[in-house]
Amino acid sequence: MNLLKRATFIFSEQPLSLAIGSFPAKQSSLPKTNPPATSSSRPRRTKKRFANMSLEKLMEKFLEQSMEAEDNFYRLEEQRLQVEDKRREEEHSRELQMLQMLGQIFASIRMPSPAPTATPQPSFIPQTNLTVPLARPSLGNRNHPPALIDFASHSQAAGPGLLMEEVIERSFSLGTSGMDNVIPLVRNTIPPLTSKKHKGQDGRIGIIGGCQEYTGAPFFAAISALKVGADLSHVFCTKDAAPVIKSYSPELIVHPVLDSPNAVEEIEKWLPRLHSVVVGPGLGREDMLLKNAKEIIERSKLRGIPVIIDADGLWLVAKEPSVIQGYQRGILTPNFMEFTRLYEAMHHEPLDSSDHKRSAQQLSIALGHLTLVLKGEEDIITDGKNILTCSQEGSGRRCGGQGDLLSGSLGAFAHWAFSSPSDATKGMNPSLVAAFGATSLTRQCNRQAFHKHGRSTTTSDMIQEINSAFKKLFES
Ligand SMILES: NC(=O)C1=CN([C@@H]2O[C@H](COP(=O)(O)OP(=O)(O)OC[C@H]3O[C@@H](n4cnc5c(N)ncnc54)[C@H](O)[C@@H]3O)[C@@H](O)[C@H]2O)[C@@H](O)CC1
Ligand SMILES: Nc1ncnc2c1ncn2[C@@H]1O[C@H](COP(=O)(O)OP(=O)(O)OP(=O)(O)O)[C@@H](O)[C@H]1O
Repeated sequence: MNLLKRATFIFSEQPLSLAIGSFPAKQSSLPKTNPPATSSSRPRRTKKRFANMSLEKLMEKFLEQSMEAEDNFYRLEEQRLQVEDKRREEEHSRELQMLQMLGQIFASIRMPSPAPTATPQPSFIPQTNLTVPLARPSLGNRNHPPALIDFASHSQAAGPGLLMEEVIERSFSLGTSGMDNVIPLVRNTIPPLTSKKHKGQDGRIGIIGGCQEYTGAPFFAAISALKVGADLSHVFCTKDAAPVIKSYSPELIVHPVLDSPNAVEEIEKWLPRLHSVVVGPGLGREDMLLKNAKEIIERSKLRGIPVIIDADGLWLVAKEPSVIQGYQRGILTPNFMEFTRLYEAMHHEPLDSSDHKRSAQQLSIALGHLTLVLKGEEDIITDGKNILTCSQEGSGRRCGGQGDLLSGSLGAFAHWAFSSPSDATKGMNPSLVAAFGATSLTRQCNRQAFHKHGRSTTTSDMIQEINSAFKKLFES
């Protein structure tokens, strides 16, 4: 707050005398003056100091200094936000731990306590190493791929505390009924709404996309992140898409920078303030836009920001898989066409579409155990080791933009999952939990919207359903 005040002071009260200790650069760029003897002599000196300057030069100087002050302001603001985020995240973890402890206390009151030996503790699925080798591992035989062997080797006997392996196996084999066991993990990651929060804490999400042809997709993604519960949604789009996207909603922050010559630097300035980025909705396939998107992905990776890639972002990944390969905070959300393209790019052979789960698992492994969400009649979510399926009932209506609702909301879920303590997800890969949350929500929105609008259902109708679908799935 102090930094903010100091910076505001610079803008509003002393634009031409930026003599604040923490901004040495500003001081050095000022014209040299003698130190003032008394305050009454100050106006005359100021006048003398700038007397020989033309108005144009004076303006130039002024602009130069205010830009510098602005840069410094943002730098300090970034530092402040980082400190604040860390503090809030710790607070959030403590709150979650308290809630879980309370849950356990209530459970032990309600349930007769079994003999100690019959109560296996929830086991943890080993997390994928952050530095996964990029070489394609051997995939084993068709009926028993290594990831399933790995899965089977961790299975234990049933107990009152649900084992992670059972959760996965159930949703793997029983579809909808098994989902009941993953939903509580999603719930554990959702930050509680409390009066202690400040704006931005529950998520600042960036969408990289939006060009002349596609303005709906980035809008759907950004507004979905917001409606799910993120506090701020930024869209980084091309110059001509910006006014259109802004006109859809005053709630979005829209940056017309994606096709500017210094797009990457412009967007990078915002990265420290973003909790996750969603790359691709309405991005288009122009080389220059793909190149900028690629660079943004690289820089987000350096900062450990969760990166969700959808739509045209997946076109980029099919051309240059290394851009995201092995990044454990990366999530890809392909539809079947996009999946086929990715699969064929990685495996150099046509996709065998008779076993989607196996193909999805193979692709995830080839991409360094990246989390994949293969959308379809049932959504297949895998990190190569584990497979979840989401078959929450939707509808037969497949209008454009539903995938954008999914990727935008996943931006928020991913931030929550990655900032939760590992016991919130019972050791499960946060990407899987986040993806499961987003796919269940999208399908539930589809179902509810279809109930009201039938064949006229559009993505805007689904977005209207986010609040009640969210409540039904995660808050009831
Ligand atoms: N209102 C908007 O601005 C929208 C823009 N969109 C954007 O449009 C761009 C191109 O996306 P597309 O998905 O069309 O591009 P793709 O080239 O990936 O898809 C090509 C075609 O594949 C078909 N397809 C999809 N799933 C299929 C399946 N399971 N089986 C067989 N065919 C299937 C679709 O009909 C689509 O026309 C992206 O940037 C995307 O974000 C879409 O998000 C839709 C809404
Ligand atoms: N056959 C289906 N039955 C039920 N739900 C489906 C079906 N196909 C897709 N979905 C759901 O619709 C959502 C969007 O998937 P879809 O395949 O439409 O994405 P997309 O083509 O990428 O969307 P977009 O039009 O935004 O580009 C996913 O959450 C998925 O669960």
